[in-house]
Amino acid sequence: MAHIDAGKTTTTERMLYYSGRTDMLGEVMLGNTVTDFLQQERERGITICSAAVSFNWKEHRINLLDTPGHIDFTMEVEQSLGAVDGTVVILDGSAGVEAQTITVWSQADRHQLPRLVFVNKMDKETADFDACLVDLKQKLSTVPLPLQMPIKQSGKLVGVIDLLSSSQIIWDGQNKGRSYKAVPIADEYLHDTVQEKLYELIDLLSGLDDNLAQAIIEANSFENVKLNLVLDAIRNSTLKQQIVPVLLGSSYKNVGVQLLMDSVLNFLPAPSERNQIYDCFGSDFVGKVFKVTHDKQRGPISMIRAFRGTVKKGSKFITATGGSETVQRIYEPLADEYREIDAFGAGNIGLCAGPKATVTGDLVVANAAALKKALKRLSAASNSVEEESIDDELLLASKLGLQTTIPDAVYFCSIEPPSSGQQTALDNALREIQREDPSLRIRYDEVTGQTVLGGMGQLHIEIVKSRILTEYRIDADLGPLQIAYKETLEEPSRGQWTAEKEIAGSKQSVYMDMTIYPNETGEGSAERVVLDNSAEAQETLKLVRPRQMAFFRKGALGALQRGPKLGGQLANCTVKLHALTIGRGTADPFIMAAAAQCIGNILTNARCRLLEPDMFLEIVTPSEYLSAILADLNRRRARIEDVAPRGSVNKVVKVVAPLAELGDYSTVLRTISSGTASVSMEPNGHSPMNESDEATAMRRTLGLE
Ligand SMILES: Nc1nc2c(ncn2[C@@H]2O[C@H](COP(=O)(O)OP(=O)(O)OP(=O)(O)O)[C@@H](O)[C@H]2O)c(=O)[nH]1
Repeated sequence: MAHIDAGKTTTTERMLYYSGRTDMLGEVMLGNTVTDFLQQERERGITICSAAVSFNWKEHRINLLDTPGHIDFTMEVEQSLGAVDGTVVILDGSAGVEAQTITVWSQADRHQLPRLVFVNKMDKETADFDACLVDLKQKLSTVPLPLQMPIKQSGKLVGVIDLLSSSQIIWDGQNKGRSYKAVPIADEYLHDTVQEKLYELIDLLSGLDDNLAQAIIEANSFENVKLNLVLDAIRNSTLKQQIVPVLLGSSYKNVGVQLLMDSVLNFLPAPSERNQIYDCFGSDFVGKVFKVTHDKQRGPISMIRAFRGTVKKGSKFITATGGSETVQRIYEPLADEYREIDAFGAGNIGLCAGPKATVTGDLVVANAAALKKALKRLSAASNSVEEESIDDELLLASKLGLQTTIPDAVYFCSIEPPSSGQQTALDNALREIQREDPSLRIRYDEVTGQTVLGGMGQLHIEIVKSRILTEYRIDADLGPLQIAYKETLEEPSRGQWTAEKEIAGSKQSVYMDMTIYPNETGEGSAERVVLDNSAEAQETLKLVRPRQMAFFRKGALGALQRGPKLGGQLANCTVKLHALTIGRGTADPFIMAAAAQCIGNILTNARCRLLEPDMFLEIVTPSEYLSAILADLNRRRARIEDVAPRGSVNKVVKVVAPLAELGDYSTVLRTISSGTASVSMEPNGHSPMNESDEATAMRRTLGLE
């Protein structure tokens, strides 16, 4: 993982090539890499979807997920992190720790993932390894453990000095970096410098690892400490996330990648060293769907990381959403190439064709009995009694802390097919893309009659449009991109509605009475309809058939998708139904329409308020720019949460600011801080607006400003 363009795809491509998995070296610039296989990725030179590849290296199997760097695709990164055991964070050696590096770093923190850092692009003239180490310390509060130093000849990177073996590793420029050799360090001054750095490294490790400390005491010097003790200390401290080993190179110039692969084996955990939370499954299969893709020939493909047990071709498993699923075929991961295998097991990744209803984020388990057994073991471990009624799978996911939160959309726009005849095809395409990417929201707006897409940013929505064009051959039209405001009520509002009509000679009539309440707690979702349980209300409500009530709910929930101010989703409120009388022979859709009209009518007369999407920002800046940055943030209606020192020269500002005010923020921050500050952003829910901000937002959205 990394900031955009740091070199993840280029590095992955080298790993595949050096491991012998591919016999051609692809380049991002030529649009022929293995992992950027979507047409949009190849055209734009960016990664949009995580891609899975696996290859063998020195008698080990490495499963690698190449993740996107752009903030609009954070959800992809999040899903991948739930499926891996360790991560390699790639830095651009000339840029150091950048905005999105900070975001992915905190995502990896949340998943408690051990990590390595690879400082890439060290061939660039402006690359500075030491400055990157300082950045890692100061911007990420981490303990970097440099294992290498760059070797440059006439300004060109030719190799690295490996501190642990105190040797120079030089790459042969001839065969795309396939061969390299270790050469002793002849220069005495350089030799001394390397020794000094090695002792610093051992000293740092000895403070973290008792075995190493003991060996140093016994040897009474750093000099005679055995290399395997140092390697063990690095591994143990990395697994405990006390340190981060740092390597360097230039993937593009084919320097350093093999040593990075060695370090993955040496220092990142094996599957058996993590995922103990799945022990409750014993040897039964449990895995996680970290991605769903649609292949034209093979249909939906679920990419699954197995944590325990094995899945065989032709076997079944169960999921949270789809009940039992059959695995018809299994493929090995190599991006969009499919190689069939018979089974895959714990630690590995398999691409399964057959499952129809799995969605990204699903936990999949061998069968219901295995799930029950696991729950029992978990309950026994925590001495708790579980409620029978709760969905087993959800309960398990919550116990294992595995629920995925799908971020709220922050932007939306309408999408229309070029002709009404293509509406169904467009709906199908959107449904398929949404299964792959749960952060894409799709809804139908009853009032405008349009399909509305919600997403994480402009790029996100543009990519969806171009995928619909290239993969489904539909040239859809997008409306203007707008901020996804939500709406809420300021006080309860009650209303009654009578609808009567004669349709095809049959009289339809409905009467209803309801109140919409704001949720005082600020929690709960808009999708809530409750029945008044007073005796008086129950008089009429008990006569309503469940099917009719279902149609009523559907109408009510649909109407709550569209607030009266800007058509934003109604949030934090509950509908309470006091009375519902339905005339004999009234059709169900008539009840649904009446419910929507009643809610629409109540909302038009209610006091509503806009809620705007906020972003959480973490800004790391040298102290001298702090006051200018704070002044600028104030102009953006930002709420400063914390300002704290990081290292001796930097400050970290944590702040929540409205998305509407952040359009140009990264550029302005660069200008204010002469390019030295960095910012990471992530969505941070919605918050109420005051009257004047709301009026401005409405004028802007309605195009009056
Ligand atoms: N000079 C130099 N350029 C590099 C190096 N590695 C990658 N690049 C170039 O940097 C650009 C981005 O590389 P990618 O591999 O696509 O980076 P990425 O991190 O996968 O990008 P996203 O997935 O889109 O975030 C491409 O033009 C690469 O050719 C390197 O070591 N040195």
